[in-house]
Amino acid sequence: MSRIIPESELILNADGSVYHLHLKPENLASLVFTVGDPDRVSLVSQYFDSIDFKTQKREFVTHTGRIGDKRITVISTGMGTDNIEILMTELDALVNVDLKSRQIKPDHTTLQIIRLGTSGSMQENIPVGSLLASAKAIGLDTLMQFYPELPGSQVWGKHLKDKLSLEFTPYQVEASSLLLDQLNSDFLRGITLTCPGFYAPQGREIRLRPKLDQMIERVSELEIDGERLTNFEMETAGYYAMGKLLGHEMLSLNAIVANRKTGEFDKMAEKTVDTLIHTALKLFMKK
Ligand SMILES: O=P(O)(O)O[C@H]1O[C@H](CO)[C@@H](O)[C@H]1O
Ligand SMILES: O=c1cc[nH]c(=O)[nH]1
Repeated sequence: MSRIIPESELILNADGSVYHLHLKPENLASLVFTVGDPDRVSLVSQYFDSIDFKTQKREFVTHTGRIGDKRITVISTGMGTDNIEILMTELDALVNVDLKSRQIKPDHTTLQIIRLGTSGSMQENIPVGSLLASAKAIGLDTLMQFYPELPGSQVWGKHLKDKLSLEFTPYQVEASSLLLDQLNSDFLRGITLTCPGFYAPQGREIRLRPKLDQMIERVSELEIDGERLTNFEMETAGYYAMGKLLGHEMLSLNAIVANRKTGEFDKMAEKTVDTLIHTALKLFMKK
């Protein structure tokens, strides 16, 4: 018999829903699109043929519905990998834990989870308005210091540790090849640097001077096996790592709204995000 998970570890609300997401198993589809901004949820679900469930708790807004005969869920996550840890753990519990007996189910269910997010390019030849799929992600946050070791190459993490003189080793994870292979040439492929913040952790200076001098130059020029890092954002490595450990198929798709080399911000950012949304829905709704 598997362990009974205590009430203080897997917390359920009075209606039986999971603590932060406020979802019950029947509210979730096995294909999930995620967005950072709660207001972006309806920008995705406007393309659904029907919506049969809506809820909100904190920054987690959920709509579940159908396009044709495919059931899909869209959820907002807020910003940062700490939110992604909560999201992934609770989504996984909805399908892989029997919430009544509080035991892990004997048969594993795999979710497909696709992030539709914004991002800043660190290469001049990836302009604002581009769509980019994160083939790999490197996490500069410390979330993975608290989970089992990730399988696979960690070469980027080791090089970044040296390059930036960090006191910890960033973690490295790949996207789901199953999902990546479904993309067409609308998407560039890249290696995403997931940062624990928007300003100094991405080399931005407003009033406080970042501790790491010339961060953008240092990370954008690093080259391993002919590949360079392509873009900054704040969640992808957390998604890929939690997905790898929990057994879900993960893909992060980015609308490039800033170019950190040229100093440009996309004047049409809302349109670029809408292009990302309908391009991704069209691809993943194909039979
Ligand atoms: O547009 P979203 O999905 O929120 O993604 C990006 O935008 C936010 C910062 O502005 C961070 O969450 C970053 O990852
Ligand atoms: O530069 C950017 C743009 C969007 N999101 C980020 O995290 N960074």
